[in-house]
Amino acid sequence: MSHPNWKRVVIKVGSALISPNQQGCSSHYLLSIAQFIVRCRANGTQVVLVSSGSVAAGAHLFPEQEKSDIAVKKAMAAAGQTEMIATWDRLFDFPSAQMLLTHADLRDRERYVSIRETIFSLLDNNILPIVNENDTVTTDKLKVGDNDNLSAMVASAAEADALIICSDIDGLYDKNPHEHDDAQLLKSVNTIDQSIYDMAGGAVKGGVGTGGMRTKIEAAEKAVSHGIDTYIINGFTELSFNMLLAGENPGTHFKPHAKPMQENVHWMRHTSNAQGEVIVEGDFDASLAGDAEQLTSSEIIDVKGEFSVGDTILVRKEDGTKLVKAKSNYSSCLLNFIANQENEEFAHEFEEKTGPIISDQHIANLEKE
Ligand SMILES: Nc1ncnc2c1ncn2[C@@H]1O[C@H](COP(=O)(O)OP(=O)(O)O)[C@@H](O)[C@H]1O
Ligand SMILES: N[C@@H](CCC(=O)OP(=O)(O)O)C(=O)O
Repeated sequence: MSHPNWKRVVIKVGSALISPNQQGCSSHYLLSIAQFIVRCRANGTQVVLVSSGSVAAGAHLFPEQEKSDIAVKKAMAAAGQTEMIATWDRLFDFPSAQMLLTHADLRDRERYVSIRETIFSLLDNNILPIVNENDTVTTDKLKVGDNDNLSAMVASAAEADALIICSDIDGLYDKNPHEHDDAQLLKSVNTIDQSIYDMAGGAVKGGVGTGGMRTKIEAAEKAVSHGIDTYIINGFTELSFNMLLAGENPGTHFKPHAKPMQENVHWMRHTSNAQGEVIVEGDFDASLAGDAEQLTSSEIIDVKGEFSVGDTILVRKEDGTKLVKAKSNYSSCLLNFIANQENEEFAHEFEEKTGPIISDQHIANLEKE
């Protein structure tokens, strides 16, 4: 797959490239990335930038002993974000726009659709969207937590052809090269399975990166299932970008699926997360789950968690096997009521009137997990 064929790319830039010394931002490594973005745009390829670095850039403004405090980290992100955006903006002679997102935004279908519209509108007007997680408002429950996964969610939302993850290393090695001298670089990965995850270690301890290789593989898995060519490349060297522009692979290439998931199924599977669980009997046939009407209250053994109409739920068996993720048309309260009805005829009539328990519009089959 050569670069000139890409209509739209998402490029993710890690903290080490933006704030190599944690003393504010440096344009040192950003110049060749900016040049790449300019050349993509000149070739007619739309670009979305996902940029880390706010925490690293803001770190020098706070006392050393307070930096591990969560509230201080959020303040570091708030202070570093303006400098990070200003640094990027100075490198371009076209306008850029800041988009700060959380997982709570992306997993809500209405907000997700709104985010997509904003990205497309910015791109249609030749404005470069610069995306980061909105670290100042997130909690564990609300955040994506790393910009690798965020970039894959953004690439899917933007319907990108390629996701380029710029790291501080040449790509994915068969083991962490910082710990093993004989580690070998993988040039291409056709299938992401457990053996690929087993190769990945975390980020360097005490470094500025967040997820290490594991989150990059998670991102690649999300992106390739949406048909997106994914690369992990070394963002420190200009050669990586020249190679990409020449249609060559400078790092590790993850091959996209030949039959990508539909947009709404992909969102349900990889972006939305379940607010509750419905435990069903062992003989419930998930392969028929596209026919949503076939899940009835008589199959339900238990309802876990609190969810509202429209929330995503996980349907699973008692032994833990995950069957489907779907939008619930019932609240947990109502589902509990109907599932615990002894009078089956009443339950049947109630469901006939109220409609199917799970939506056949928003459903992802997880049977292979
Ligand atoms: N199998 C592996 N191949 C390459 N890098 C690995 C591997 N396992 C762990 N790593 C670590 O992941 C780091 C890159 O991730 P991270 O520090 O989060 O960077 P970034 O800021 O680019 O997201 C590498 O520098 C390396 O220390
Ligand atoms: N949102 C955070 C970045 C988190 C993150 O994933 O960092 P990195 O591993 O360097 O891409 C920030 O701006 O500091």
